[in-house]
Amino acid sequence: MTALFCCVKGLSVRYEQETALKSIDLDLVGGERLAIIGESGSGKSTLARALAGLLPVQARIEGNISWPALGHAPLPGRDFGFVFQDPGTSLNPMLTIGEQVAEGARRHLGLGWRQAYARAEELLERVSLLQPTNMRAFPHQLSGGQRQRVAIAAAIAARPALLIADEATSALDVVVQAEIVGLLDSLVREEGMTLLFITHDIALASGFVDRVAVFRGGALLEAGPVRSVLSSPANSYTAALIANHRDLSTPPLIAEVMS
Ligand SMILES: Nc1ncnc2c1ncn2[C@@H]1O[C@H](COP(=O)(O)OP(=O)(O)OP(=O)(O)O)[C@@H](O)[C@H]1O
Repeated sequence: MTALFCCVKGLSVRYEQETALKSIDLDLVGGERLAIIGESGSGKSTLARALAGLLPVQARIEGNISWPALGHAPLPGRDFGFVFQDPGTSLNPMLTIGEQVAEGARRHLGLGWRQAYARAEELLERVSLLQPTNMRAFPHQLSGGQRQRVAIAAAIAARPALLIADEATSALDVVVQAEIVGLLDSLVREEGMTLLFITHDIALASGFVDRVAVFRGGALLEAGPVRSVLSSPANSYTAALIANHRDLSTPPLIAEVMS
């Protein structure tokens, strides 16, 4: 887990009057799980979109993002998968869940429909969502947590090296949140993926990631291993964030990671 996967240098992003990111320097190491923590408007999604090459055309970008491990800018769906907050909008309501997951495998792995469908079946089983009939279910027939499982299966269908989860659990209740975090954790470990976990919830993230990076007002305040940031935060805002989070004193969601 030491190869440099992505290197962000002096990245600034501006939308008209708004400076969403201010000269960010941040590295991502291959196979690590990095949480981007910050309150609403701190620039988390802008960073994710910048990495994914998905910023709107009006965004003004300075600085550099390089991908030493890939050797090229990542291709959406192929080199990285994206899981958004609301699977209700990221899933196509007209396609069955089998078709949504198969589509990524077909398009990016060059599989025929039969093979892609078999891969979808395997992935939906992997995210614990399969009775055979479920392949033909439509998104509206599933719960929010089940839809997020489909979105995760679709995001990893092409075996991407990087998975970006942008507030992927924020719309879910606490129990389902814990299940989805557990699922993401086991998938990235088993597949050797790098995970960028974007959240406003430091307690949720610190239960399973390797490192955290704390953002505020478009600036990166600090980044470091989760244990050292939690035990001795370098920035007073991070300290306040930790102090204000009662959940941090409760057992972590994934106990063995913290033991
Ligand atoms: N397309 C856009 N056009 C104009 N301003 C934008 C756009 N996208 C984001 N912004 C602004 O950039 C700043 C950072 O937004 P961003 O969505 O990156 O923050 P965030 O930390 O992800 O917030 P949230 O958790 O609420 O999604 C905010 O002030 C936001 O209003």
